[in-house]
Amino acid sequence: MPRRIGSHHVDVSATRLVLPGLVSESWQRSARLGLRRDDEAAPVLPLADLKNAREQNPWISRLLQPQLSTLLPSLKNSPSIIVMSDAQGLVLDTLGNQDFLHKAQRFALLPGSLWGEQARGTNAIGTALAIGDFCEVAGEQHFLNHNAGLYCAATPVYGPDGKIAGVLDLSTPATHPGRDAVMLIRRAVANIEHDWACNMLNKDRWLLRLHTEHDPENEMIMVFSDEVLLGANRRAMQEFGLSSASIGSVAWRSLFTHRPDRHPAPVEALNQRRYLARQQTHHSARVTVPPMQEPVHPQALRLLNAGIALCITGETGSGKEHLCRALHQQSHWRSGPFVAINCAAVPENLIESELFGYVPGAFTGANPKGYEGKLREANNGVLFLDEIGDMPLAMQTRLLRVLQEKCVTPLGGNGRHNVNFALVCATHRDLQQCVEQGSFREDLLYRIQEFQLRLPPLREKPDLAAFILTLWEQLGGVKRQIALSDNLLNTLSRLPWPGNVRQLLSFLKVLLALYDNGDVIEEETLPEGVVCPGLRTAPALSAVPPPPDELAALREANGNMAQAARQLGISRSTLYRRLERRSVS
Ligand SMILES: Nc1ncnc2c1ncn2[C@@H]1O[C@H](COP(=O)(O)OP(=O)(O)OP(=O)(O)O)[C@@H](O)[C@H]1O
Repeated sequence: MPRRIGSHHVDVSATRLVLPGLVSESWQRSARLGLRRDDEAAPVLPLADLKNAREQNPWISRLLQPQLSTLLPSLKNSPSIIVMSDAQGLVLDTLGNQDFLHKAQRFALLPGSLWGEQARGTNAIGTALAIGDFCEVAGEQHFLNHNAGLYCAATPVYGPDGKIAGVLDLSTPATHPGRDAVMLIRRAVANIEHDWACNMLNKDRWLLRLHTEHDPENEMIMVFSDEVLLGANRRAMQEFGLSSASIGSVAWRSLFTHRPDRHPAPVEALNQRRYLARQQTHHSARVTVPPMQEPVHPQALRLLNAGIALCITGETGSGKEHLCRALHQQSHWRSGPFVAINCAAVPENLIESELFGYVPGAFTGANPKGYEGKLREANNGVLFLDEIGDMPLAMQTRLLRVLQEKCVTPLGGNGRHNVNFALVCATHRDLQQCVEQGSFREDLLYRIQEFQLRLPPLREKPDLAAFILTLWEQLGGVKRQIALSDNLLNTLSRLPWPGNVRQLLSFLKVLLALYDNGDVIEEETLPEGVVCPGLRTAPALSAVPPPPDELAALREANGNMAQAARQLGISRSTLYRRLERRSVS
């Protein structure tokens, strides 16, 4: 018997389900599409079509990438994966560990599978696409019985043209619905839409950035070419009742009483609401909007996917480990662990047990339960051996054997454990030179350096200014509307940065802590104590006098402490303390 839910007719006689309105409407559509609940359909596209679809959707890698640092930790400890699809519901990529999913579901959620409503009836991806909004489908609410083991929550991603570009979905087993992570997905989508609109800026366009007084977190972005609206994020479209039809036809004069200027100020909009708004041009954008984030080194990614050993060289702080972690996250190995060990940091007598593990009772002081070791821990994932050039020769021999035989024998044991991992090594040394000096095995060098990748130091980076802006954005500077002036940016991109990204990051973090939201940071007004070689700071510019010389003052006062202290403008006890410190140093 058909049963009325809300205003919709749904045949639930077979399931006795009470379906929310949106889901029940989707069931009606699924039935009209000719699907049956016991259909086993699981359409998958050929690899070539998947490759094409990925190329047509570059936003996935460019705009999702900056969100991963927030999304991935939430997946780590829960049985969940993130699924990215295009606007037709074709799964382009997944993130997270699929192992928790039932085998059939694991297969069904793989890249290349189709999840539009036409293909699978009611499901979060397909239904979010059909209704153009967030959608959650749990267990038996799925139209096809064979998807009933899943809980899925999906949000469509809108491009700045007001059209749906794809979907971000969170899937978990129906028994562990991932409701806690849903907010993260929605926030990631809002960030993607925000960044996408910002990235439309060029020298012929200007941006309007605005937010309500009470909600600075949810910035609205509109992009104009002279008078006409060229794009907006969804938040702005919703607030001003715009749609894809408004793009190219609406003028800013039909939305606001006047064009805001560069500094944030209240504006009256024609929708009778007030906002804090500012305009941003291509010129001022240099100080606030970072360029799109480049996808991680595509060549290295292909090699890692193919199981080829990479060796990353570069000065300290140049980002060798950072790159390796990013490669792991994007590679086929991402469902496995990322295990890092710094060969220079582990004492020589411990490195063997640390890498190869040991059986219970292998040596005095060992953990009575034994230890698996880093090589086995990295099974099915990526092993990152940092400072490989510092590995003792005896360990090099053992490591070479493991790499050749793909099995590990723990200390004190006879058992052999098969291992399969992708190997990435890093070093700041010239390994060829180490071979010539006899401190590194030549045969190991060939094995670990099937492909060599050199990370340039910051001073050699041709686009350092753009990189600084990217970091600034990642650190939250753009969100807080703190701008680096053109002058400062130019100076920073010419400094030598001997500590590379590590040093640059610390420097930017100091600025972020010292400045208020909305500030423009000028080189000339950098506070005293902001230390960076080659950078002038306020005291240097204003010729602050050198620190007082207590000894000279004492000499001048013929050893009279009170007189010397008076001359220096300090108390006698301070003078005693300073003299004491000088004698110590
Ligand atoms: N491209 C990048 N984007 C953002 N942060 C980065 C980037 N590259 C490096 N970092 C950050 O800079 C710091 C130093 O990077 P990392 O530890 O990877 O350098 P390294 O070359 O491995 O250094 P070392 O040789 O001293 O071990 C880390 O905090 C890292 O997160």
